[in-house]
Amino acid sequence: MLEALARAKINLTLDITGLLPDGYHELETVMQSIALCDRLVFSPRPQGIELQTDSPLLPSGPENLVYRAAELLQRVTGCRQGVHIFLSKNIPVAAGLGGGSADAAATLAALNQLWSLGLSREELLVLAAKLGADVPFCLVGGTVLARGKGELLTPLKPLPPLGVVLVTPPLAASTAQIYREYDRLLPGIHPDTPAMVAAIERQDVPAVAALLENTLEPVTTSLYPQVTAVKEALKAAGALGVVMSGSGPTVFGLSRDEEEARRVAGRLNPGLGRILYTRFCNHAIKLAVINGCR
Ligand SMILES: C[C@@](CO)(OP(=O)(O)O)[C@H](O)COP(=O)(O)OP(=O)(O)OC[C@H]1O[C@@H](n2ccc(N)nc2=O)[C@H](O)[C@@H]1O
Ligand SMILES: Nc1ncnc2c1ncn2[C@@H]1O[C@H](COP(=O)(O)OP(=O)(O)O)[C@@H](O)[C@H]1O
Repeated sequence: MLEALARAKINLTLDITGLLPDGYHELETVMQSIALCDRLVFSPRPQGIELQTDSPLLPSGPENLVYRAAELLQRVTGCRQGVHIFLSKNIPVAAGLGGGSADAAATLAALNQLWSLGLSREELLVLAAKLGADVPFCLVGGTVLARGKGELLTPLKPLPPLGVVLVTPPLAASTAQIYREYDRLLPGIHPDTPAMVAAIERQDVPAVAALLENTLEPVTTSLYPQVTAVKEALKAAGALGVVMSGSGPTVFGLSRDEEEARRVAGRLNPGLGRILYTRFCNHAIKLAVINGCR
């Protein structure tokens, strides 16, 4: 059996730089893996894909990105081996934290090993992009500048394990809906991505905190004004810098380290939503053989 830890992401900056012919948005975003993770266990079966999850929010059939990743691998490689997958979900769902993308990336990496497919990292990245815009980043992880739909990746210098407080208000915001609303509102807020990249290069944590910015934040806030209240609460609780992640609704605050993040989280009103604290992480997926067999 093979265990995979699939890490969530946050967007330190997110800018939209154009519209692509297929309606997707051209992005420039600095993405960061965090230690918060889902856990997947892969057990070989003679044939068929069987998925089980402890999340009542998720399907266990072909609508699940894990199932789709396994099916895609079978289709492109002609592999006839099967697998049973158990997905233990910790990353808030549809929250701007890339949980589904992380699970899909972990499935590609794990089944490449379990089924001895021998696909290269480049081949896996091509498959990842077919599954979703955030999936390529989730294969690579760390601190990365992503462009295009999210698949053109430039790794940046790893940041220290800064603390992160995540607050996910109980809202249903679909990524597609937020991008559609962006097209209507065209907000004028743009992060200074080159300055963020330079701050990361200098390992200048106060500058990183000051430069957090997300073009989609005013869009999500226009639909769900509660997001502004969460930002204010995180600032008042002592976060160094605060911004919404991805299409939201999760808002995160940065702290010096995880211990400080725990203190900030403890000062928040639990009524704001699901509150978690974690830290930056320099890789996306951790694979381990368990029970001594593969
Ligand atoms: C906004 C971001 C920022 O990291 O993250 P989340 O909020 O989802 O975590 C990503 O761009 C989300 O990536 P992901 O969730 O993988 O997107 P996909 O499944 O490929 O696409 C969902 C929908 O988002 C829109 N979409 C996505 C990516 C992109 N560059 N342009 C788009 O317009 C499309 O309408 C698409 O139908
Ligand atoms: N394994 C999975 N984990 C989370 N969401 C999944 C998964 N498979 C499919 N989905 C669907 O993908 C959508 C986006 O989920 P998620 O990746 O958690 O959020 P986001 O795109 O905001 O980061 C959800 O509506 C969910 O139903």
